[in-house]
Amino acid sequence: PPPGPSVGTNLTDLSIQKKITIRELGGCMGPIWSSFYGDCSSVLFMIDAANPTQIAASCVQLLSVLSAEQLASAAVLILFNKIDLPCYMSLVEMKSLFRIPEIISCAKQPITVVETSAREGTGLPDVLRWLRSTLQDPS
Ligand SMILES: Nc1nc2c(ncn2[C@@H]2O[C@H](COP(=O)(O)OP(=O)(O)OP(=O)(O)O)[C@@H](O)[C@H]2O)c(=O)[nH]1
Ligand SMILES: [Mg+2]
Repeated sequence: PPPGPSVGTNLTDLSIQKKITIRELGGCMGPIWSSFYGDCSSVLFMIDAANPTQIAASCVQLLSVLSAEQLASAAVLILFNKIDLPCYMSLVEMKSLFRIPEIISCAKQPITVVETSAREGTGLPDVLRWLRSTLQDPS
């Protein structure tokens, strides 16, 4: 897809053991995310680790995802993306800014965290491994 804010929603099919459909929802679509919760078994929540100005907003959105009744049994993967950029915030910084340990201990869902670069493919094997294991072990 072209650069710039993701508007609308993109569907991508992947074959990992079975066919799964990934629906991409842009950050600016936050107000209508919940209309897609009904048929969602796993959540990949991507955060721009190179953009400190969005942390507070991302954190609020993450908490609203985790508190949604329809996603109570969904597996959750948090991706800190853009770690190829020199200005990215390290996982240690991000974890403390996001209060990740508190979020994980309060959430109903199993939460995994991974650092990625969508540009360079860093972390992609971890994401695929997570997808495979959540498919095998649907909660
Ligand atoms: N350097 C770098 N650039 C990336 C990476 N992932 C995406 N981008 C670029 O970031 C730009 C903006 O894309 P997004 O990060 O998806 O930003 P966005 O679409 O505004 O965010 P949403 O609306 O929430 O989807 C695009 O030009 C992407 O190519 C990455 O891992 N590293
Ligand atoms: Mg986008």
